[in-house]
Amino acid sequence: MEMMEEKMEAKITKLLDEEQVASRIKELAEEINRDYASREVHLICILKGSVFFTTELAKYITVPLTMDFMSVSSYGNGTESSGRVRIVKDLDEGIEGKDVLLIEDIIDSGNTLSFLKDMLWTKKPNSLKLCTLLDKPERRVVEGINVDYVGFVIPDEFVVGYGLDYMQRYRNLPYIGVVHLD
Ligand SMILES: O=P(O)(O)OC[C@H]1O[C@H](OP(=O)(O)OP(=O)(O)O)[C@H](O)[C@@H]1O
Ligand code: HPA
Ligand SMILES: [Mg+2]
Repeated sequence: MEMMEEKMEAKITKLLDEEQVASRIKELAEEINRDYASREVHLICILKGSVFFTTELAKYITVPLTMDFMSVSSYGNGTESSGRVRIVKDLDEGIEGKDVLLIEDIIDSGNTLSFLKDMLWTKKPNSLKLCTLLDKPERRVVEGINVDYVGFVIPDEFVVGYGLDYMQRYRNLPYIGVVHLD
């Protein structure tokens, strides 16, 4: 019984607190407002991880905005990308001619963003920009992905909270924490 509980509750230490995350997201929104002035932005939120970031960011975007949601998965229950990006839920609407801003919680190996970027360009948007709350460059497998908006560059640690999970847990933490697995 005790053993099981220990397994369920991993040790988590804080990397970025609520305040840091909130104020950085406001800064990113201001940058986006400047860049998209006099245009309409079409946000694509990549579920499940980027749901908290997308909703917080969208609150501070002042240019006309529409939203769609797509769900992809490649991690399963582990901490390493399987390299195979599976579409769990596709977009509801087409993006042809739209100014698309793809919102991710994290770019790690780069497999997910690389797959999504190539897939979305085939649908002929007017423009496509990438935005991520976290960037973990040390783990990159797919090189050369240019991310237009980055919240924080983080070290090579498996992180949770603010939408990010470990085995589907901890998405609801209001801060970004590091999971210590041993
Ligand atoms: O750069 P990468 O190595 O591809 O990692 C980043 C992706 O992995 C996570 O999604 P996951 O597949 O765990 O699905 P989830 O968002 O539903 O948790 C995360 O939300 C990103 O989408
Ligand atoms: N944490 C949670 N999910 C992830 C991570 C991470 O560090 N990297 C890619 N998906
Ligand atoms: Mg995940």
